Amino acid sequence: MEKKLKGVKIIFVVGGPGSGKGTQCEKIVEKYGFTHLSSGDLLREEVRSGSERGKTLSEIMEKGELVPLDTVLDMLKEAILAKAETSKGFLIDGYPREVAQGEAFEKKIGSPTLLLYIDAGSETMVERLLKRGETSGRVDDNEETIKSRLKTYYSATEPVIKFYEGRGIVRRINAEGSVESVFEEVCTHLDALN
Ligand SMILES: Nc1nc2c(ncn2[C@@H]2O[C@H](COP(=O)(O)OP(=O)(O)OP(=O)(O)O)[C@@H](O)[C@H]2O)c(=O)[nH]1
Ligand SMILES: O=c1ccn([C@@H]2O[C@H](COP(=O)(O)OP(=O)(O)O)[C@@H](O)[C@H]2O)c(=O)[nH]1
Ligand SMILES: [Mg+2]
Repeated sequence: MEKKLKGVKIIFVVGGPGSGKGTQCEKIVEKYGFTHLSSGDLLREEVRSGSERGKTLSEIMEKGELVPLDTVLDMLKEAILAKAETSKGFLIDGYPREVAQGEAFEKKIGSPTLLLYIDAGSETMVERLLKRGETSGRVDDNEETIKSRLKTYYSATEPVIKFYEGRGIVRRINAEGSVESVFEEVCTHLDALN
């Protein structure tokens, strides 16, 4: 794996629920041509497939909790392998959700080049998610699950940022503004990569 991914950038995109990770990743793909892999989307695909595993995952996601670490890692690994030889870089959106996920990823796949920390306050995130919930059809875009997702985020995911700060790869983005202004900030960090 390490060999196949030589020179390929791995960018973790971390932030709370509704902070705008998916929105920014779409724009990054458009401008930089990276491959976007959203851990949440991969899980939702599995749920849609109607498999037994999907049913179990769906229950966990509706509670706003984290699914077992190996499940997401296996899905990511498969998706990365499929494109390792043709991709310029991978945007890993919504991952790692906990320090252990980051450690497992590095052991099995590789080390991140950069971590984009999409930082919005909890009030902003709740507001955006409730708005998105009006049309998204996502089972977890409701008040109760949002509360639980935030709790999971602050307890399990925030430590991930601390963990990588020590390596000097964390770039904090103020995600309170408009999509365009947030993207400008994102670009300054991506442009500095080469
Ligand atoms: N004002 C404003 N709204 C935004 C911004 N980014 C995203 N939104 C809105 O906020 C909502 C959530 O954005 P997503 O990109 O889906 O957020 P996410 O971080 O991927 O959320 P999860 O999929 O729940 O992890 C969407 O309805 C967006 O339209 C932003 O920079 N500014
Ligand atoms: O590595 C992951 C990614 C996602 N999830 C689950 O998938 C849900 C939706 O994830 P997504 O990234 O789409 O949304 P977010 O929680 O950031 O709003 C989460 O609440 C978790 O239950 C998980 O358990 N592990
Ligand atoms: Mg998303």
